Amino acid sequence: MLKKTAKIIVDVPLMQTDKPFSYAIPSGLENLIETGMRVHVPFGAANRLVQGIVIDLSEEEDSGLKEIAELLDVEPVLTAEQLRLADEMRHTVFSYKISCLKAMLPNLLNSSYDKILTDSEGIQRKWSLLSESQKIEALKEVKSGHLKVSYSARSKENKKIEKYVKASAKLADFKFGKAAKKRAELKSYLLSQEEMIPQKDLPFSSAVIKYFVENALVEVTQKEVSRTAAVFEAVTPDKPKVLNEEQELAFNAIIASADKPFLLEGVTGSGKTEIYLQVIEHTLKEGKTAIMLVPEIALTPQMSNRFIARFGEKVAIMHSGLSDGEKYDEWRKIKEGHAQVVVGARSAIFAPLENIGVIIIDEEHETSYKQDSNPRYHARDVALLRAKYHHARLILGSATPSLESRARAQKGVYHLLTLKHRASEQAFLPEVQIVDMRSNLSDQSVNFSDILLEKIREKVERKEQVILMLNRRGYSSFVMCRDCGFVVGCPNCDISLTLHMDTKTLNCHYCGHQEAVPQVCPNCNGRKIRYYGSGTQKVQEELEKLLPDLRILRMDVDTTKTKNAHEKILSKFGAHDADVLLGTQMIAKGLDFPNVTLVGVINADTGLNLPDFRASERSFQLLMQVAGRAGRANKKGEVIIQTFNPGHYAVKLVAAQDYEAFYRQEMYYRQQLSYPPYYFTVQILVSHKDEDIVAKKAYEIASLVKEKLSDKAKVLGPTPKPIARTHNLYHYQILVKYRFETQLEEVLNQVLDLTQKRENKNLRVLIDSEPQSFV
Ligand SMILES: Nc1ncnc2c1ncn2[C@@H]1O[C@H](COP(=O)(O)OP(=O)(O)OP(=O)(O)O)[C@@H](O)[C@H]1O
Ligand SMILES: [Zn+2]
Ligand SMILES: [Zn+2]
Repeated sequence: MLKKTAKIIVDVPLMQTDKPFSYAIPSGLENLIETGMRVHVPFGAANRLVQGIVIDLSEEEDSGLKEIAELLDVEPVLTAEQLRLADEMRHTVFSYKISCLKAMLPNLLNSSYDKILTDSEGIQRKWSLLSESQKIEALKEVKSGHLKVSYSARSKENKKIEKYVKASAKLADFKFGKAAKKRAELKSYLLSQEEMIPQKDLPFSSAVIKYFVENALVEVTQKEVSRTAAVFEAVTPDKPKVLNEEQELAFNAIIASADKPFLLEGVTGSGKTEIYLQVIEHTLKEGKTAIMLVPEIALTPQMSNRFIARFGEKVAIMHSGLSDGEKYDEWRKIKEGHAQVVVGARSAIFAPLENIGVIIIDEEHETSYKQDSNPRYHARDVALLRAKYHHARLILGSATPSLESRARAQKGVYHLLTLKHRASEQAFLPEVQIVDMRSNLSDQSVNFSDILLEKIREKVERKEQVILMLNRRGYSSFVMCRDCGFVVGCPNCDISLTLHMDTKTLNCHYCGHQEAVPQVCPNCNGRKIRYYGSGTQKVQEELEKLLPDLRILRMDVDTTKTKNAHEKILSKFGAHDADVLLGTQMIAKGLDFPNVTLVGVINADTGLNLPDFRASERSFQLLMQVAGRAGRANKKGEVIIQTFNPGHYAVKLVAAQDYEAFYRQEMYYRQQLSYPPYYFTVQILVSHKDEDIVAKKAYEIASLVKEKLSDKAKVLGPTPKPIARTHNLYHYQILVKYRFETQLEEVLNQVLDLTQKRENKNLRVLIDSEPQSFV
């Protein structure tokens, strides 16, 4: 007898489960179950209940199939396009399909939160407390619109509650003593108000308000306020700017075709964002939707506000700062069609939009677009797949495109559009000066050259503002003994511990190990333990001594820990409450402050010599970005770069503000050394707690790969990783460089599968296609 069945990908990350399993659909659910819904199914010999996703429905001969235990959704949480996307991603992302599918869902749906059903009278029932037959009834009612579903994780602590007050009936006749002037004032204030007002907006001290509350002179109501609503209200609407000639050319080219992706290479401040805004507007007019990706770190309120100012309530914002509940709310808003423009960081590429007309990736060269945990996808690759499916335009924008993208544009795979000038008529690219720190050791300072100090003074006198960047890439403050040279290291990882001044501890950035700063050297018992490295805090202290009247705002991991701290610092700086914004790389991107006329880079060198073939590219990009913060409006901008490597081509070409020259030079090196974009790369990382085992397995894997690939492919390694041990595991890496290899996907899947052999139980294998970091 034929029975209705569902094909399900179960949440058990194994090679055998990378393809779907068939389950019988229990009677009653036949007409309710759809592809893209989540279910619970019994799995394995013990019939453990696991979550799964329905990817197909069919009819099969019933040969004792297991039955679906429970339907978890009342409507599909994944679209057909998303299911297909996971299949396509799987060719270059070597983690199991279920992890790709889960990456497309808000966290809330990947965990076991309870559902709440609300009927038209507001009566609520918990899903988990219903019987099977009640659940089926409930599902039908949801379908017909009589019941609404929500998730209980949006519990009180996730909601923002605000107190509102209003004069109580008692207040009018209440008499205050003569001395209580403020209380009398509050009384007349409250009596003059017709509406409830937020308690926090009352222009009175909390002591006065407390008295009113305790004596029931006010009625207090608690209201839930939507956090995002507050963001939206605070933004003043804005109209499109008249595009300049270069912008107009680029805009028209984009509008004219959607046949291949665009690379928009525009110098800093050239008005790329304005083009994005107008392309999105055009797309909305066509009745289509848009995804706008920006790097997490650049997703400042300044950036999101530009989109909200143009498109208002049509915008959904997705970034990591939101709670699971808030993320779910934004996802819901998109899914229900209330938002047509999604602005977000990497994972927003999976936004459940339909009818996508344009996908834009700003600062496309940013490494944060590649996820560095499973599934290791690159948002750019996912964007290509989604754009193709929707016949949508894809725009990659940057002042300093990745070599990969720029090379594709060279070959005609992408359309190349360039903006060579700054957008506003009075704005010009800044003048960059390089200071050789080897010969410029000032007698008054370790971190500042005389010329930088002089420039800071000059700008501040003119009431202009300064951005100072301390490059901390590949750099950490560590603790060393001056007598014996001992550096305190992590007991689990081969790496020195990083000093955290705020907690006065030494922390491991890999495994999280934390210990107190030692008073005496653990090695020689000497007392000359010294801190090395100049953190932003030390630089701030030094600058305060050198220029005592300076108002400095500091932005680094320590000052931006709390929610919205980032936002507060930037709005203070924008309001000219400070002369100097001193920070780490996090200040390099996206900021647009017209009054900033000087950018100083305190140390250009730290990232330059990392053992990574992209070290020069990354340094060049970062320095160009930060230089681009100066002189964006009608005041001339200057940049001072302090370096110990003044002759390095990346530094010199920043001074010349010449991306194209850098591209040519760097391409030459890449070709010489057979690196991307001339070759593709895949990294295989093997880890085990026993060093002998990991070495042996890594050699086995390398020879398996060599055997399957042509002799044109280059298999480098295995070698121990630069940081050979973390979390008490030893790591070996293999790098495959190749151009065309038909067997590659298959052999890599075979390697992925190795961990399932019983003998390899404690072996960890990670496969990273186009790895973005080698240190
Ligand atoms: N057509 C225009 N007319 C006048 N001003 C403009 C125009 N286009 C953009 N601007 C202004 O020029 C400044 C720089 O523009 P925008 O931020 O869009 O550049 P960008 O290329 O995205 O910058 P970056 O990549 O450096 O962050 C902004 O203050 C913007 O408002
Ligand atoms: Zn010592
Ligand atoms: Zn550690």
